[in-house]
Amino acid sequence: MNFNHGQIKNIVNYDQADKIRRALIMTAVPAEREAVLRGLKNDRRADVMLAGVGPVSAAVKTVKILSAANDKYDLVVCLGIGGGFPGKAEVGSLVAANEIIAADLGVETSVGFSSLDELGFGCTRIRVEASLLKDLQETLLAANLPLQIGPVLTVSTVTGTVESAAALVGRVPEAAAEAMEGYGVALAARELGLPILELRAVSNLVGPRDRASWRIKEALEVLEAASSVLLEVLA
Ligand SMILES: O=C(O)c1cccc(C(=O)CC[C@H]2O[C@@H](n3cnc4c(=O)[nH]cnc43)[C@H](O)[C@@H]2O)c1
Repeated sequence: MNFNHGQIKNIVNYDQADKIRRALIMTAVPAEREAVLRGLKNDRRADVMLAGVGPVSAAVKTVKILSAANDKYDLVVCLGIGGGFPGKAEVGSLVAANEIIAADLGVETSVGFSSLDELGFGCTRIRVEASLLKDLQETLLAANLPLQIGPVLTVSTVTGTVESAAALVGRVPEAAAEAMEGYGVALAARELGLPILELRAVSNLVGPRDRASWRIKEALEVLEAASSVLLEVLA
């Protein structure tokens, strides 16, 4: 048979250029998922799935979904509420990670904390593509939603004392926010070769536990607003 390889190549390129790009959005809890779905309206370029709370559940759920998705997704987004570090991200603001850091993955010694990286057992930091982050910032700003950019820490225990908050800042002085799923979702995305974003609407400040002061409703409204424009980064 006389195949024209040039033609076949062109058809493949055309298909790829024309392909609708899709995102997998992972949220920890149903209230976050519902806020994101309200923002997305019926945009079919994203699926919004539950990661569960914490990095282990998030990694397992995300890798399971991505493995079964047969290359359906072009981007993975970890979306939810989070704690803002005082002076870095105030309640009601939006934070996107430029680095997603497993901040409590390591060992405690008599002279302090050593991360897995320092021990030579792995990498606790996953960087976010700068161009993707820039697109996200421009998209949100155009919708009147200013964005703070900085490291977002993934912790297995919500910080609840001044001392624990100070210890985290000691490890990552530029830390902007903390939450509990980012590193798990990011690790899964990296395993499948997909870019990652983590975006947090700040519901509370990182520090002494005062659950009554959490502004969850307001943070979910910010999350909804951000979700209504988020998929423009797919373009
Ligand atoms: O009680 C509710 O109505 C409610 C509605 C939506 C979400 C929640 C959560 O508790 C979500 C837990 C989720 O939030 C992240 N998060 C928020 N603040 C912090 C923090 O200061 N430190 C760490 N994580 C935080 C976290 O990712 C949790 O999975 C409740």
